Formats: sequence, C-alpha cells, structure tokens
Amino acid sequence: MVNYIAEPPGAAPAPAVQAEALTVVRGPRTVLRGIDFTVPRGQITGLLGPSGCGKSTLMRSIVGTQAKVTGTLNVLGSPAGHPSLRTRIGYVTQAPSVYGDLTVRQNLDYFAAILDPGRTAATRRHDVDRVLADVDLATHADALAGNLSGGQRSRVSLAVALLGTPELLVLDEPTVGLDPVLRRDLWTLFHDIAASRGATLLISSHVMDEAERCHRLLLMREGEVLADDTPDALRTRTGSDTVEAAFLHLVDEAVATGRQKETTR
Ligand SMILES: Nc1ncnc2c1ncn2[C@@H]1O[C@H](COP(=O)(O)OP(=O)(O)OP(=O)(O)O)[C@@H](O)[C@H]1O
Repeated sequence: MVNYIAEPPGAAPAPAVQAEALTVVRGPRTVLRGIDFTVPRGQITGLLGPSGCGKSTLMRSIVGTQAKVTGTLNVLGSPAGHPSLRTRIGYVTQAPSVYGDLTVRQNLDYFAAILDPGRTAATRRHDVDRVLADVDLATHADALAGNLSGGQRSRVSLAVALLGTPELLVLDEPTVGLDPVLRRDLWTLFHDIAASRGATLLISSHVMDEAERCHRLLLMREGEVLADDTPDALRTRTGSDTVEAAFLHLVDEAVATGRQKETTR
C-alpha cells in the first residue's frame, strides 16, 4: 500500500511529486529500493540512468499504473493513482500508442473526443491543429499512422498527451530515435510548455547531453537515486565539466562506498 501525506490547509503548494521510501517489487526483483526524491512544480526534471535502472518503473508509479508500490508517493497533492489525477497528468510511454489504421489527424481527433467529450467540433479541430504544429507533423496529418517512422509515431503519442493542458507531463524517453534537429525542437517545446503554462515535466533519457537541458536532475542507478539536484550543483559538487562526468564520478563513489561497507561487515 502506498502512503500519502495530506497538505495542511493554507500551506505553500507541495512539490509536483514527493516520494519517501518508495519501493517497487516486480516479479522476483526489488526494482526501486526505498528511494526519496522531489519533483518541483513548473520545471523540467530529467530522469537519467542506465538501461534497466528503474526509470520507467518510477514513472509508472507516479502515473498510477504500477503494482506493488510501497512507501509514500504524493502527486499534485493527491496519492499517486487517485482518479482525480487522470485529467491532470499526461503520460507518454516508450511504445507509441496510436492506431496504425487511422491517419494522424483521425488518431488525434479520436483521442480529443475521448479526453473531453464536451469539446465542440471547432475546438477539437483547433486543438488538433495546435498539437500537430507543436510536434511538427502538420504535413503528415493525413498519413496513416502505421506508415510513419518510429520517431514520427512517438511524436503522435506526444501530441495526444498535449491535447489537454496537463499540469504534469511524464515523458518516457520522448526523443529516442529522433534526429538532432527534431530533438532540439522538442526540447524547445518542453521549455515553452513549462514557461508558458507553468507545467511540470518529468522526462527520462539515457542521453547525458539532454541532462544539460533540464532545470533539475534525478540520477539513478540500480533502483537507487544517486543525486537529486541541478546540473550546475552536480558539476560543482563533483568538480566535473559535464553532467556525464558528474554521473560517472557519483557511480564510482557509490561503488567505493558499497565496497567499504562489504569490508567492514
Ligand atoms: N514486467 C516485469 N516483470 C519483472 N521485472 C521487470 C518487468 N519490467 C521490468 N522489469 C525489471 O525492472 C527493472 C527496471 O526496469 P525499467 O523498465 O523500469 O528500467 P529503465 O531504467 O526504464 O530501462 P530502459 O532505459 O531500458 O527503458 C529491470 O531490471 C527490468 O528487468
């Protein structure tokens, strides 16, 4: 059972996400090992770490789709998974979830109708055109989603999440397989969303140069959080020129501490 800390009345808004002793078991493995972290509101937090370290599991826990979650996990002031959070969070998984036998516009029109059945046809068209432009797919609006490249399909998934105006966007490796120009444009879009709407973005990646584009970073390794800080603070604390070097420094430190514990047992 996951716990929840209620906000006292009149208190300053809590972080978008607050986790204490968060633990997740998947099959025989403890994938997240009692981790603590916060995701501040209105900023871009990057979730970085090697393949298999638990990034997707952490994201699934936040959006409420992960079983066997224990500890405390507050999301936008409610317990993770609370039904009231459904319209307040946009979640884009690694595997694009769009219908291959519909065109890009038909996919977006369909999801717009489901997300907000009260939307008029004119508003729906306006919203669909807006998100098509956001993800740079206006010229492919009438292409079948099944005929798009992997990167283009990922962008349709992202467009679906942008149809609403979610307070928290959870994006699992949104730039995988994209060329450098598109990656740059998407990061510009992420910054626009944070700045213009005050939205919070949690974005996973294992490309360390993307870390430099985030306001804050959660660096993970083997189900644990190695650091929860700004890129500047991480570079300064470790005496490194890049976040990648800082990450490697922290990994070495964690390995050395682990060895020390082993030898003093
Ligand atoms: N359905 C599952 N059942 C059991 N274990 C799983 C399941 N899915 C993932 N795992 C394990 O949980 C661990 C964390 O997986 P997760 O997908 O969260 O990592 P990740 O950091 O997102 O990796 P990647 O960057 O490759 O997507 C991995 O060791 C993986 O083998």
